[in-house]
Amino acid sequence: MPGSIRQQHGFAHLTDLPCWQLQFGAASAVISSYGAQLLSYQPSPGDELLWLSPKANWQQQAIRGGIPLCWPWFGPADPAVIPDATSQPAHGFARTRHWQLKQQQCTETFASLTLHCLFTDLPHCATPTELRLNVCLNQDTLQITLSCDQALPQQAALHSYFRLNQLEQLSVRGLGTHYLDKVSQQTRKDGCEPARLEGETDRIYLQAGTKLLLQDAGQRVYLQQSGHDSSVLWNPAAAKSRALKDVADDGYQQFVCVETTRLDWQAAPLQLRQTLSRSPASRG
Ligand SMILES: O=P(O)(O)OC[C@H]1O[C@H](O)[C@H](O)[C@@H](O)[C@@H]1O
Repeated sequence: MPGSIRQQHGFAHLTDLPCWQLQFGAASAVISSYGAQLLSYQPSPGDELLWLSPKANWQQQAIRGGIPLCWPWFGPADPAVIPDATSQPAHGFARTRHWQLKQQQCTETFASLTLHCLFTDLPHCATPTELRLNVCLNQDTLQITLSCDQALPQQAALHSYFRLNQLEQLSVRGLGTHYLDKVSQQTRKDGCEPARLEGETDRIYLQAGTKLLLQDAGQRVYLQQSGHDSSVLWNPAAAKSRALKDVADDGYQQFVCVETTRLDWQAAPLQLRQTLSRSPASRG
């Protein structure tokens, strides 16, 4: 069998973090039980797609890097939907909870792991609600899927941090041109395709496609997404980076967030998916 799944104690400098390691042929991935957060995806040994802050911490806070899960809201809680919104944490609860194993499977063609978390304390829902995260690794791709079967008002994001070689050379294709600019008070803007970073960048792309391409010096990442109604492009630049205690002062040069987001508060089940790969041929 080309695939394996095993528990792993610690990852990078987070030596006490409980994790799972998936392997399929030359490809590997690591996911933390805390937050069900993917921390590493290497299609081949040493070829890391994701960024994890060397100053990332856990337990009292979300881990800075990898693919944090934002749920059941994105950003600050909306007082129109969430009772006591001002006292709620940014990006919801999913990224700071301990998740449990639900299912694991290795076949001739993939290695798949599902973690789940039961929420009994949602401020806007009295019914216990299960959230699941499936990671499926094969020879060429890694796919993550965040699901909730309940028709609950919910926002969600796969808040992926991608490792960059050269920030200035980054371009992102497939986002469309129409966006809300969070840096200038949610102004609607029309930008260019492909998108590039211009200092502090925090944009909600309202017509983001299903196939994106990130390119910077010497590397390409193909990103396929579904279940979304938008995508977020975020880089804090120098001043905001200095204000983030779990990012080094020049840390912003090392990553970009390209996020698969569902921001409409529709009361409908959730299935948000991102598939990552190095090569276009494997976009399934
Ligand atoms: O610092 P965090 O709570 O993890 O949020 C980090 C970032 O997440 C998203 O990309 C938002 O659009 C940004 O406005 C926010 O700053």
